[in-house]
Formats: sequence, structure tokens, C-alpha cells
Amino acid sequence: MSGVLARIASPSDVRALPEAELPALCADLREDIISLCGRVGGHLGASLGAVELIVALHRVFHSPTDALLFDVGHQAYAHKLLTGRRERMHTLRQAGGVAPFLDPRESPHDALLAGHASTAVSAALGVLEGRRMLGRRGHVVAVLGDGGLTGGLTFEGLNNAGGSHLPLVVVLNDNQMSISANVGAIPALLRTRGARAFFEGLGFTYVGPVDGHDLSALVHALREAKASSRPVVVHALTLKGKGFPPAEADAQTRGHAMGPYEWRDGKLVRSRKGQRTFSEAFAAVLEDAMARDSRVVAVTPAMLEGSALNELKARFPDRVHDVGIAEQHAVTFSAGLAAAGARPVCAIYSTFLQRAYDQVIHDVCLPGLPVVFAVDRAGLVGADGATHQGAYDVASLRPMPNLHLWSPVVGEDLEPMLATALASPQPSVIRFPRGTLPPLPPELHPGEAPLMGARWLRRAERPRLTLVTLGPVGLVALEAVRSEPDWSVLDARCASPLDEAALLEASACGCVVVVEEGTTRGGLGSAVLELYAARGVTPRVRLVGMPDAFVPHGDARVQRAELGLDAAGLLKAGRELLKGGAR
Ligand SMILES: Cc1ncc(C[n+]2csc(CCOP(=O)(O)OP(=O)(O)O)c2C)c(N)n1
Ligand SMILES: CC(=O)[C@@H](O)[C@H](O)COP(=O)(O)O
Ligand SMILES: [Mg+2]
Repeated sequence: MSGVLARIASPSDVRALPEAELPALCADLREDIISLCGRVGGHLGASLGAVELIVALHRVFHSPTDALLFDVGHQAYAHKLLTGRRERMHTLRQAGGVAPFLDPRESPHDALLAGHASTAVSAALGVLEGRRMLGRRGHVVAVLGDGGLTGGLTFEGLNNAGGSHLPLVVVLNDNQMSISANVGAIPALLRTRGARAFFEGLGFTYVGPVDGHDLSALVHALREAKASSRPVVVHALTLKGKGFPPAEADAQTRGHAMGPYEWRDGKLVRSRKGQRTFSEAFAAVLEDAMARDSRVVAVTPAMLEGSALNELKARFPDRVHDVGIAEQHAVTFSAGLAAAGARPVCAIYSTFLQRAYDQVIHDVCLPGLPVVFAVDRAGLVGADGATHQGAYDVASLRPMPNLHLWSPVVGEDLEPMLATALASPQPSVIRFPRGTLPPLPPELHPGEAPLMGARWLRRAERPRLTLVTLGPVGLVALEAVRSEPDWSVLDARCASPLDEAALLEASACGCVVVVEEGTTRGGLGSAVLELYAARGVTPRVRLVGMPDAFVPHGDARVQRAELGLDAAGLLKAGRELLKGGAR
């Protein structure tokens, strides 16, 4: 560590540094990022690749008067380190600590709250136009990755910006990687002269390509962009993972998100190997289904790694489609596949499915096409925080007619659920969480396809209360009722349509606690209340789930306890209800 970074309290210190000290600053930033991610984990690869770019941006532009909007925000650890957050960076991604992405509430230097990709150009154009309208000064810069460029929203923004003639600066950080290698026609286009023609055709001045690790070339290009009176794109070529050999050598993701790890004597010592995840278990049953039925295909919007589809892609290269950061397209492409007679399984994170809501309604549910959505990361996700929580899938999907919405308690449920979904002529959702598989308890029998409705996990002889659950939280309920012999547990299993007969039976004891890892507003609990109201049954009901607030970053296990989603919380909720407590 050269000590240069230690002297930077704010971006004005970056601007004041002698040019000769800039390489040392970049080296210090890399060292901080590598040791930080080793200790707490995080988005290492993108942040390492953007070090020179961020130093050059702060050299040329005057944040916060000039607004820097980073797409996603996962590449911006150097920006955090240069804008007064270095002392707190050890708290990154932890409860109450530095945010996983960028957030204007954390720093005035963060002009855009993000976490989802492809928003920067549209937001930056809005900021620029808003400032123009209100007579406020300052340049506006959108920093966008080549992966973010594959998202349709970016194209909507570029189209609008090019036609606006406003002096928006777009910095394209092109490392030819999304999380996995970037896909489609764009990566190749960006490496040809067509890149200039493409951006110029959209009404932008094109500057580049420039070596994104050459500080003086970057500063020169950014100064040229700053002086422009019309939309301009600076095309920088970078290496994801730059400066950390294990990340550079990782052809799969270039160290996109790593850690915690140790770096000893030039060797990477990774922390213990994780247990099998729900994503991996789902990918395994999907692989079997694809082996049995040549109509089954998998679709992922740029989450091949996270959805554990890499091996499947190697085995069935033509039947696993990574379509880029393009959730809307992924859903409508799946609809088209289904219309043609294929059996698409669209693997998509709960939080990213939000972007394709209309496609689910209009393109899949309305025509009643048999698309299976494997909704991953449903529920609390932990360190990625508010932008990535899988809170809204049940509440937003359950109103759709003819959509079956399943959730497994254990990994063994996945096989019959997928078989049921694939055999159905209608669309289906199988929602499962981020995390490892729980052991199969003796009370639970996975059942055989086709699955029908709810299942009792425990039936008390003379029940005083029923816990109605969805997903793995059913196991927590089983743990809770060990000390309560007259409490029953009903796994709703299918949040839509509801198993009305089982839920009415559950209400007969007079007290029902509905437990779900999703928002209680409009979720399974709301559905149960609607049913009881419609049938004129009036048990006392309590809803336990994710609150009417955005849940920030933190340890998901701790957050479950805080939200009453652990055994102690369920016991408390049930006992209060029995005592006559309010909903
Ligand atoms: C809408 C949306 N889909 C998927 C993701 C997951 N995701 C986060 S970063 C990333 C790759 C972004 O690639 P790029 O923009 O090129 O940035 P790089 O990591 O290469 O610097 C993806 C797919 C996301 N954050 N938002
Ligand atoms: C920035 C982003 O959106 C992804 O990198 C995300 O952090 C991946 O999350 P998982 O670790 O749950 O796959
Ligand atoms: Mg990239």
C-alpha cells in the first residue's frame, strides 16, 4: 500500500493529486478491494475492472455537482472508497453497513440508487433534462457495462437521448462479460468498427475505443466528452477482474462475485465448499426432464451461474438459452417457444421477474401458454439487500387466472413439482429461495406428480391453532410446534389456486397463522383472508412474513429472526393469537 489512497478524503483530493501519483492510487484501490472482498465477499471482478475508469471520472468530473450514475452499482467499490466511505468499507453488505450497491441516501456522490441493470441511461437522461428545466448546472454521466447494454431499457434510453440532442455522457465499460460471457450480437459488434456506426446512428458522438486501464487515455477521452454539446459515448475496453490473477483467470465469471477467500503465497484459498442449493437441485431435476423430453428447454436472462445452469448448458448447448440481461425478452421468448410446442422453463430471480410483469400477464397467462417459471431467490436474499429481495412474486403473481404457483419445502419436492408443471397445459411458477437444501424430515412426504393442493405436515388431534405455511418455512413451523401438541401445520404448497377445502379445514380450530417468506401485503396470507371472507368463516388470523417496508442488506438468518420467521417468532405469533391478540 503506497499510502496515496489514505490521503483521499473526497473526490477533490483525486483532482488535486499530481498525475504521477495516479498509478499508485489505482494500485491502492485494487489492494483495498481485493482484501475487502476476501474478508467480507462482494462484487470483486467488476470493481477491479473499473478502477482506472472511476479514478479518471473523478479526475475529470466534479461529483456531486456533476452527476455520476453507475448502472447496477456493483462495479463502484473504487467510487465508494474515493468518496469518504473507506473507513466503513469493512461493513460492506452487512446489516447497518455500507450498501451493496449505490444509494444517494448513503452518499451525495451516488446519483442513482440501483442494483438492477440497464437503468443508468434513462435515469441519467432524466436527471439531465430535470436540471436543464430547473436551470441547474452540472454534467451528467451514465456509466454502463456491455452487459447492461443488452437490456431493452438501455435501448429505450439511448433512443430518447440520441433524439434529445442533450449533452448526456455515456461511458461504456466494455469487458465483454456480463456475469458470464456476454451474449448475443452486441459483444461482437462492440469489437468492430460497427460500434462507432451503431452509436453514431443513434445520434451520439463516439469517442474510442480507449484502453480502459490507461489513465491518461481515459482522462483525455472523458475531457473530450465533457466538452461535447451533444450526446456522447466513451467506449472503454477493460478487463473484468484486472489485477487479481485468480479473477483474471476465471473464464466463467472473471471473479464477478467472490469471497470470502484468502490469498496466501500467491494462491487462492477459498472458504469451505457450500452445501447443495435449491438452484442446484432444481437444475438437476430440470436436467433429468430435458434428458427425458426433447421439448423441454431452459431460458435464463443472464443468470446462468446463479441459476446453476452451467452444466446443463454444457450438456444441452442448443436447449439452454442465455438471452442476456433481458427479462422481458426472456419471458416473451419463452411464450413463443411454448406457442411453438416446446416446453420452456424460464429460470429467473424473483426480483428480476418484476421487470417482466406485463410479459407474464400479456404474453404468457392471457394466451394460457405452458411456460414454467423457476422463480429463484424468492424470499430474503441477504447481502444484496433491498434491490434484490424476493418479496413480491407471490403477491404479484397470484391474481393471474390459470397460473399455478408452487413452492417446495425441501429439495425432494422439486421433482414432482416440475413434473406437474411440465405436464400442465397452463403456465406454472415454482418459487424457491436462495440457500442450501434442508434435510427431509420424517413428517414430510414429497408425493408424486401430478401434485394436488396442500399437504398436512402435522395434524393435531384436537387442534387449537393451525400454522399455514408456504415453502421451506414449513420446516420452521414443524420445529415450532414440537412444544405445542395441539397445533397443526398445513403446507399450502400451492399459493394459487388455493386448496380451499384444506384451508377451510385449517380454520375450523378458530386460530390460523399464515407464514410466508414474501410480503404479507397481497401474499398468501391475504389470499387466505380473502377466502375466509368469501366463505363467511371467521377464525382469528395472523399474518407473518416480510413487512410493509423494504428490507435492507444483512444476514438473512438474523433478518428471519427479526421478522418473526424463526421458530421462536412463530411460537410467539401463535401464542399471542390464542390469547386473543390482534392480527
Ligand atoms: C435487471 C437485472 N438483471 C440481472 C442482474 C444481475 N446482474 C448484475 S451485474 C450483471 C452483469 C452486468 O454486466 P455488465 O453491465 O457488463 O457489468 P460488468 O459486471 O461486466 O462490469 C448481471 C447480469 C441485475 N442486476 N439486474
Ligand atoms: C449484482 C447482481 O445483481 C448479481 O451479481 C447478484 O448479486 C447475484 O446474486 P446471487 O449471489 O444471489 O446470485
Ligand atoms: Mg461487462
